[in-house]
Amino acid sequence: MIQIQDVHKKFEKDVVLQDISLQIRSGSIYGLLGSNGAGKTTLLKIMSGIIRQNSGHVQIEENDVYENIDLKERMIFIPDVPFFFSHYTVKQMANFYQDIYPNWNQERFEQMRQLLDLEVDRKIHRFSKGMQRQVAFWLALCAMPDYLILDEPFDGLDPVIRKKIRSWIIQDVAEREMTVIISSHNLREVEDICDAVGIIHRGQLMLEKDLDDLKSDIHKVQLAFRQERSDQMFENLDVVYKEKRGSVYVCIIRGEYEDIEEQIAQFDPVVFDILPLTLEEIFVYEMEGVGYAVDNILL
Ligand SMILES: Nc1ncnc2c1ncn2[C@@H]1O[C@H](COP(=O)(O)OP(=O)(O)OP(=O)(O)O)[C@@H](O)[C@H]1O
Repeated sequence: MIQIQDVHKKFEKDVVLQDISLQIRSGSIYGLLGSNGAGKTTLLKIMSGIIRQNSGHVQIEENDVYENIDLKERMIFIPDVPFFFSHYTVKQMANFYQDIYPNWNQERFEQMRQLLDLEVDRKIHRFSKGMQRQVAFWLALCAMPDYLILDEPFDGLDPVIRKKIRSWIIQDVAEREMTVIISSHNLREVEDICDAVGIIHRGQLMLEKDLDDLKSDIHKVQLAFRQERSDQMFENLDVVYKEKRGSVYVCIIRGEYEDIEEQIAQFDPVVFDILPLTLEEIFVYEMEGVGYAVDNILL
C-alpha cells in the first residue's frame, strides 16, 4: 500500500502540489491523470523518493520512502525521458541493474531479448527514442520491482510493442502483485488497464475513484412510455443529463441500478434499456460535478 498524506510541494515560491492525499492498493494499477503542468511528474518523483515534499507524508508499506534504500531496491521509476549512462550498451546497463536490484531475473532478460529483438551489444544512445523506451521497460521488468512508477510510459512506442509491454505489466500485477502507477494526460491511453484513477489539476487532487465504483455508480438509461409522462418521474432520481429523442428519453442517472429500476418501473415503461457508458462520458459528468472541464485529458 502506498499512502500519501497531505503532501505539499513548492519550487521556490511556486506551489506545485497542495495537500494531496491518496492511497494506492498493493497489486493494483493506478492512473494519475492531469493536464500539462498539473504536478504529476512532481508527485511521481516524490513517491519514488527522488525529491522530497515540503510537508506531508509518503509511505510505502508504512515506511517513509525518501532515502529508503531497502524500498528503492524494490521500486523502479521510468521517467518520461528514460535515463541511461552515456555510451553504455544494453548488456552493460543490464549488468548495472543486476548489481543494484537484488531480484534481477536473468532468465527473463534472455526471454524478453528474443521478443523485443534488440541487440544487447549496441550502445543505447544509438537506438531510436522508441527503442530506448523499450530498453527501459525491458530492464525495469527484469529487475522484478514490487512498485513500478511510470511517467507517460507509452509515448513513442509503436502499437505492437505497446500491447506487448502492457500485457507484461498486467501479467506481473496478476501473478506477483506488482503495484503500478502510471501518469498520463490521456484517459483513453490508461482506461483499460487501471483499477483506479486520480485526476490532479493545478496541484490539487480533483477526483479519485475506483473504476468499478465509477462504473457502478452512474448509468445511461433509455426509456419510452406508451403515453406522455411528466418529468415528475425523475423527481426522486439524481439525473445528471436528460435528452428526449422523439418519444425516447436518454438519461444519465447517478445511483445504484436497482434503485433506478425500482423508481422507473412505477411509471410502466415500454422501453427500459441500460446502455454502456464510456469512461470518457463518466468523467465528463463526474468532473462537471467538481466544476472542471476535462477536455484536455480526453484527447
Ligand atoms: N525542478 C523544478 N523547479 C521549478 N519548477 C518546477 C520543477 N519541476 C517542475 N516544476 C513546475 O512544477 C509544475 C508541475 O510540473 P510537473 O512536471 O510535475 O507537471 P506534469 O503534470 O508532470 O506536467 P506534464 O504533463 O506537462 O509533464 C510546473 O509548473 C513546473 O514548471
